[in-house]
This record gives sequence, structure tokens and C-alpha cells, in this order.
Amino acid sequence: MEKNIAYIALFAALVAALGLIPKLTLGFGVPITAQSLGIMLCGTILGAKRGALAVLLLLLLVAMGLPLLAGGRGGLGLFFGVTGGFLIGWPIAAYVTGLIVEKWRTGSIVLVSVIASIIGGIFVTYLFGIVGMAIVLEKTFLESAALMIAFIPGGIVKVIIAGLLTGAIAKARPASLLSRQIKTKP
Ligand SMILES: O=C(O)CCCC[C@@H]1SC[C@@H]2NC(=O)N[C@@H]21
Repeated sequence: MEKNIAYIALFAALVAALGLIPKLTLGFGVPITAQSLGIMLCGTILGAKRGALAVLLLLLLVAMGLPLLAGGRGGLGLFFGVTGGFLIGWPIAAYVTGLIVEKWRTGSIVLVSVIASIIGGIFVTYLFGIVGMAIVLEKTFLESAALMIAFIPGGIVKVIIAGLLTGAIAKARPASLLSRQIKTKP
């Protein structure tokens, strides 16, 4: 129990720390940020529930006004802004990423983590982001979706980093890979 809380707090802090890496805000107001890598890692390393809780903890602190998002941003208003869809999607993205790593036990952990990060960290995150942007920017779903192209190159780099880091932890400290400590039914 205490171990879980410590890991959840640690990964909320990790995502916040990734916000210290300078962001690049695109013309339509959404930044390219290293924090989306943190969302993937929450899922691949902590698993579904703990990963989602770590992201929710971070978002709670952001909603309370702590400047923990890239560029030192915080406040409830962000959830109603152009990046609000992404923020709402982040815990679900971490959950889906973690669920895939928990359930898919065969093959290379690096490959499983990369695929889980693509599905959770890219598809799920982008889906929520596209809907949020379409509402706030008053664009169609397809117009918003087209804007996502700018995030794809960075997204590919991030899923590879998430896969390699998760693989390295699986090798060096298997007990710390909580996503694989969950017992699945035979
Ligand atoms: O800081 C915020 O307000 C949230 C930013 C969300 C940015 C999204 S996450 C997926 C995609 N990849 C990026 O690097 N940026 C966008």
C-alpha cells in the first residue's frame, strides 16, 4: 500500500519534472512537450490503475494552480482551453497503455511497451486532444486531426524511449516494473 502511494507520487513528480524540458508551442496553441513521454511511462512501468492515479494526482495539483505543466503553467482554466482534451485524455491514456503491458505477457517487453505507448500514449491521447481542439478552436474533427501531424515525429521518438526505458527497468530492476507484478488469471 505505502509502496504504491510512493510510486504514484514518484511518477506524478516525474511527469512534472519532464515539464521542465522547454516546450515548443505551435501556432494553434498546443505545445510539443516531453510530458507526454511521462504519461506513457506511467502506464508501461506502473500499470493501468497506478499509472492513471499518478497522472490524476498531477492533474489535481495542476487544477489547484500548481505550475506543473510545461512552461510553468497551472490552473483549472487549462482544462477548458485548447489543451484541455489532451489533459482529460492523459489518465485514460496511461490506463490503456498500462493495461496492454499488464495483459500482453508474451514477447519482448520493449516491443510490447512501444505498441502499448502507440495505442495509449498516441491514439488515445490524440483522440481526446482532437475532440478538445475541435470544440475550443471551432474546427471539424478532421481539421483538428490534421493538426496532429506536427506531433507524430516527436511521438515516434517518445514511444521508442518509453519502450527502451521500460525494457531497461525490466532487466535491471524487474521488481520495480509494477505493470508486470499484477497476477493475471491462467
Ligand atoms: O501542457 C498542456 O497543457 C498539455 C499539452 C498536451 C500536448 C499534447 S500531448 C500529445 C501531443 N504530443 C505533444 O508533444 N504535444 C501534444
